[in-house]
Amino acid sequence: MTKLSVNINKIATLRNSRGGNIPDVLKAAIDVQKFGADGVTVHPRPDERHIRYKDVHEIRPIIQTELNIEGYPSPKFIDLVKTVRPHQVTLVPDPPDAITSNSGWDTINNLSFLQDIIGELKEYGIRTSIFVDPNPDIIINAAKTNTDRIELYTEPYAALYPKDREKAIAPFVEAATIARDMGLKINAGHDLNLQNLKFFNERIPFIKEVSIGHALISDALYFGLEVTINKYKQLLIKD
Ligand SMILES: CC(=O)[C@@H](O)[C@H](O)COP(=O)(O)O
Ligand SMILES: NCC(=O)COP(=O)(O)O
Repeated sequence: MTKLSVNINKIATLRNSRGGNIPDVLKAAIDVQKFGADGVTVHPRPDERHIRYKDVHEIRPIIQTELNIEGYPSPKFIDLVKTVRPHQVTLVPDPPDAITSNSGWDTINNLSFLQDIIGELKEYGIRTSIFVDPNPDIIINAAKTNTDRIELYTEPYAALYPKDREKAIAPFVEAATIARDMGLKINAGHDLNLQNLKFFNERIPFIKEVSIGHALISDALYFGLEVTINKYKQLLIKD
């Protein structure tokens, strides 16, 4: 089964909108695991408008599955992950003011930067993943960074899926196949949801993990967190 890592940023966003501690992010991290998630994803940003650095420290000890920390590798972020020691770090090239992640790394122009950061994280025994667009040249260069995994940025897939799912998936199958042949493991995420997830997982059956937040937390408003996680997990079963 492809692993489901639940991104709890949106729970922190809701909490931050009022101050106080409702909803409780720590409890959510405990509960998503209890309800069947295979991991917890957090993406701290410099202004801490979503998950806060303090949350990440508090979440670490209650992780019984896997913790994936996503983010731009600023010195502050690198200090955080070296202290917290998650199972996986996903490097994302977001500018500080981006509303959400909106593209993958240019692995050609950032090759030596990524090699250095990835080398540093590996010294700490942290598995690495880099967020990338499904572009063959980008994937070929991703392999040169020595990263363990790539995370395919699936927003373009999600956007096109309702109109033409074959056209939407084609570049992702090609990119994933190149990555696999180069020895990389593959994660995916961004805008995956109950409608588009099953097809993605069927067409790229060797995918290791998806991280899902925005749609999953929104679905939980209607179905509740436990039922929602179960619905997503059902879509990730491999034949
Ligand atoms: C790296 C990535 O794909 C993003 O989807 C991100 O982690 C989502 O987090 P936000 O919901 O806080 O934008
Ligand atoms: N890495 C993707 C992620 O964590 C969640 O993205 P989204 O489901 O909130 O779009």
